Amino acid sequence: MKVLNNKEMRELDRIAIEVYSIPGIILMENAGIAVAQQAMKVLNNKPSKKVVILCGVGNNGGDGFVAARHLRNKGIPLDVFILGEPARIKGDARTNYDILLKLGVSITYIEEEKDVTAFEKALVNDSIIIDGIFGTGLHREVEGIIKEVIITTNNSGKEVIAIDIPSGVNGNDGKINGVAIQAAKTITFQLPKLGNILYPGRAYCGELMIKDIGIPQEAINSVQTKIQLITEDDITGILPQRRPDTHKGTYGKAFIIAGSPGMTGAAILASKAALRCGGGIVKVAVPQAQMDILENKSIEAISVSLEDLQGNKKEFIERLQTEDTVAIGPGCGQSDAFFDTLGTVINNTTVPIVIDADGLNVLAKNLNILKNSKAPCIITPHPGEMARLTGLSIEVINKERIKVTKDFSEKWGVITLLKGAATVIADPEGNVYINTTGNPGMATAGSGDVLTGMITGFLAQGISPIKATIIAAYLHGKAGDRGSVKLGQYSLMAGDIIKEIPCLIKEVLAEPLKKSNNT
Ligand SMILES: NC(=O)C1=CN([C@@H]2O[C@H](COP(=O)(O)OP(=O)(O)OC[C@H]3O[C@@H](n4cnc5c(N)ncnc54)[C@H](OP(=O)(O)O)[C@@H]3O)[C@@H](O)[C@H]2O)[C@@H](O)CC1
Ligand SMILES: Nc1ncnc2c1ncn2[C@@H]1O[C@H](COP(=O)(O)OP(=O)(O)O)[C@@H](O)[C@H]1O
Ligand SMILES: [K+]
Repeated sequence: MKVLNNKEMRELDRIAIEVYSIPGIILMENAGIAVAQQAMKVLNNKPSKKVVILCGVGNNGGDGFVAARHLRNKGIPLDVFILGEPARIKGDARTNYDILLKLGVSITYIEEEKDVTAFEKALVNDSIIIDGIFGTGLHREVEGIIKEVIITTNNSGKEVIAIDIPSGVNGNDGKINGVAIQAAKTITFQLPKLGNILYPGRAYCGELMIKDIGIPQEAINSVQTKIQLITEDDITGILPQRRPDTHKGTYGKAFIIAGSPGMTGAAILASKAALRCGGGIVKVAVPQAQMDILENKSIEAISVSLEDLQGNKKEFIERLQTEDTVAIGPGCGQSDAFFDTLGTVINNTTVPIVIDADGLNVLAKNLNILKNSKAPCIITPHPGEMARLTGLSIEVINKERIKVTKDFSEKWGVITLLKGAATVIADPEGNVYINTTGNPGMATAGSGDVLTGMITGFLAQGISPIKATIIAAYLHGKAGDRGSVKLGQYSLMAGDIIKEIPCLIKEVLAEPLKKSNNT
């Protein structure tokens, strides 16, 4: 699903209105109805009901006026507060404002301190607040009386439903323009905006709901953006059903170079995840001393001595050429010998390579070795590893996650998966995919090794590098979400993520069948 910035969203509205002749007031009506319906759902759980609606003077406020009218028609008591000069309310918002005036709806204009007090007084027991102050039109710092109203709202403890995006969150990047509404729910229209998806904005949205307001698919298709949100629909159909006349060779050979003394777990987790994702044969190169423990803990994987490979380069290269994918890095340490091993892999592989963890730490010593690669490369850094690769600070990386990921992929011709809340994936052509599954329970040692194994397992089966990365990121996060529901975010461990993979894959495979049975 496309994710838009403010300008692209305005362009989408324009195309719907000008090219497809859908009157803007219809879109506003649909938007306002969606908000009113959600408010009714929330109010159903409350014994006494009242809605307080904050409206700015732009179209976000216009959606608020429509919601007010529909809630009033349902007999819900409401107070509408307007922030900004009413003379500036124009167009469709003006039409809806005028209707409220004719209906005699109680409207208070917040201009000075005493009006903020009136707003506070309106917040009686069980009232909820609808936030229609600013949407995609926010374009500077929020100050003065509006800032005060936002702070008062956040301090009130009332449940807030934000229209389109919480006021104060910048739709372009999720940054906060001084202060922002903390919503419990946000109803965004037609497509998510970047500010709904990227942190910190995403945290201000609460539960995000994306509502169709009647913009035709043709209009959506014509908006040019290279940024997509990964949704369940994108995942469905990537994994083929297994045909009966197949064997383990059909599902590919994965070669994982992982582990070192004290870090055998990385190799175990990665190999198990690759097998759980359906890889046919998984071989793991670990130091000789780690082979026993690997075989004990991951009995289905085949172990190979890393020293043997390092000692016989010819055999190592021959082996690389028989594999369907190679992953390198988890728990490998950062020795010179290992840097050499990475070079051998990059120089002699034509099948997809996944480079993670220490693979990235040693790659940072000389990124130019990537230029020798004849294989598609996927790198999976967390922000610390990305800092080592780029020389940028972690702070800059986290502020500019999309730009940093996209720039790196374009410069080095690799697929980059930048880990963390809202994982960003970019390919060398400039396409960007954002994953929002996952939770802070996954910030636990080894969870990245599981992701590497998952990508590798899918690659072994011949799934394209970008699709394998996307589906692995989505399912890894979802497995972490399921695991966290069962065990809690505090207690989730990397191995628990692997336990959730089988059911998720079953569900993903069942989805296309369900769809075809319904048609
Ligand atoms: N177009 C459509 O068809 C549809 C659009 N829809 C809805 O419209 C929303 C976008 O509407 P919009 O473009 O009117 O902008 P909006 O967010 O209401 O704000 C603009 C106002 O805020 C003001 N302002 C901005 N920043 C400020 C600040 N920091 N501090 C103070 N003031 C500030 C700015 O004033 P200015 O800065 O220009 O003086 C202007 O008055 C979108 O999110 C969706 O909800 C839906 O109905 C579906 C159909
Ligand atoms: N707050 C979070 N929200 C979503 N996912 C997270 C969060 N914290 C961590 N993760 C995910 O957990 C994984 C952690 O990987 P990594 O830092 O490489 O761990 P390790 O090196 O210990 O294996 C990544 O896939 C990351 O996106
Ligand atoms: K809003």
